[in-house]
Amino acid sequence: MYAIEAEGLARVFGQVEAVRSVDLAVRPGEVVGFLGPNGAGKTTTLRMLATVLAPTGGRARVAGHDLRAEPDRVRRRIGYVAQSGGTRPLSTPREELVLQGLLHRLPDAARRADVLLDDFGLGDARDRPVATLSGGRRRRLDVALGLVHRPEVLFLDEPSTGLDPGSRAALWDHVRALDATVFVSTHYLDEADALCSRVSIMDQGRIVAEDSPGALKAAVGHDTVVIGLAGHDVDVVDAVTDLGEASLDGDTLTVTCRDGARLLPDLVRRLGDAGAEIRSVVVRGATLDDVFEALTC
Ligand SMILES: Nc1ncnc2c1ncn2[C@@H]1O[C@H](COP(=O)(O)OP(=O)(O)OP(=O)(O)O)[C@@H](O)[C@H]1O
Repeated sequence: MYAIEAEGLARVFGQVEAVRSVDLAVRPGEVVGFLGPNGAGKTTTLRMLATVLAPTGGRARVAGHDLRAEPDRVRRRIGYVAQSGGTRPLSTPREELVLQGLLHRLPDAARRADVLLDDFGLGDARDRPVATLSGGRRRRLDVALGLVHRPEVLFLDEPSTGLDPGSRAALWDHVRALDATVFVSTHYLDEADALCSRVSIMDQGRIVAEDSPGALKAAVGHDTVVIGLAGHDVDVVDAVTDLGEASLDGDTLTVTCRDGARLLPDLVRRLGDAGAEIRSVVVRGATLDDVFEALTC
């Protein structure tokens, strides 16, 4: 059984087809990254899966229940952390967590709040107004709030946007340690690469690719060789042009080719024969940025 299963999920706003047709199959315990350019339809999809917004087409099951027929049952089993968070600036983290627990009718709301404050490194800020917390801590509180009722499936909408690298890493440590299925949208592709077992890429209301980061990068099928030159009074692009797609930017020659490591000796020899002096060479495989660029408009 899948934790999240969608077929042809769609949402229209007047004339705008925000989500045209989304198919998903996420297994329990997976951490799936949801990527796509601005306006691709990610937030709209997350809001539908989290029962915040009704679909106008298609079907989905989340945590074993049908989205349309049993939204209350879905709601009890999921957590949803929206882009903007949902805390009140003058209340304290502990008050927010206890209130959330009471809304979910937890018999141990106060105890649960204290456990989450400790788990998310918020113990020392438990009684301070939320408005005085750093952005990183506020976001960790948002995620903790989504977890109060121990959901099986957690939807996170851009949890790390705007955070500094240290705060992002701390937040992700918490996400990684969760015992839940996590479906998370992000614009940080390096983050998705490092942390997600699979990623779904959305563009113009549809999923355009879905696989492990490794498989998606392999499918792009090219490496990039970046060569630093010390001056270039010869036409270095011409010298290597049949080995790959070459471009020169200042003293940096970039060659996109199928197998950079294998091609390297040939590239170096050609450039030497053409009288160019090489200062540095870096060969890098495809990144998720390359995948993203290749697949989205
Ligand atoms: N309530 C609404 N009314 C009308 N159009 C909407 C509404 N919500 C979203 N849209 C439109 O639907 C499309 C998809 O928006 P959505 O917010 O889902 O994209 P996104 O992938 O989450 O973008 P971002 O990465 O910028 O958050 C956009 O064209 C947006 O303007």
